[in-house]
Amino acid sequence: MSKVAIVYWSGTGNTEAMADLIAQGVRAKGGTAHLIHASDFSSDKLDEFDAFAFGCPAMGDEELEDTEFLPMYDEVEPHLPGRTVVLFGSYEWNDGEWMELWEKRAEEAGVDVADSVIAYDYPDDEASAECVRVGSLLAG
Ligand SMILES: Cc1cc2nc3c(=O)[nH]c(=O)nc-3n(C[C@H](O)[C@H](O)[C@H](O)COP(=O)(O)O)c2cc1C
Repeated sequence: MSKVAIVYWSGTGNTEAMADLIAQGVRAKGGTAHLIHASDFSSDKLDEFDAFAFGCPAMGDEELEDTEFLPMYDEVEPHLPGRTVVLFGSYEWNDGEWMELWEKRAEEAGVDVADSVIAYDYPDDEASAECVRVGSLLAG
């Protein structure tokens, strides 16, 4: 049975709603989903899990949230190559460019990003279904 860490930061709940939907997808496939706030995660916990979803909304100017999420992610990313990783998050002001930049950065660090999901504001039906789908993927 796959043990999946869903590590996220969310200011107003949109990315958190996505995290909950990904957890539903994991559980629907018989996996166990652990929802973990960004500030409670670090690379020493990686070996406890089989797969990972990292979630952060677009903040700053198409950037990751820099007080809690980014310090955690900067520390964890060098240990992610070879692991199953999905990225997700919500945006509102632009067109999702932050996720393109995040995926590029991850790939340049040698991370094989299995998939990514973005949601405009609170996840609508289509984005919700995508979240459940990637949850299933992570549990597989
Ligand atoms: C300080 C701040 C910076 C933001 N910067 C961007 C941005 O660069 N691009 C964008 O599309 N949305 C931006 N947004 C909008 C958020 O990404 C959007 O409201 C998102 O749904 C918040 O997700 P959350 O509820 O998980 O915090 C910003 C919001 C805040 C508060």
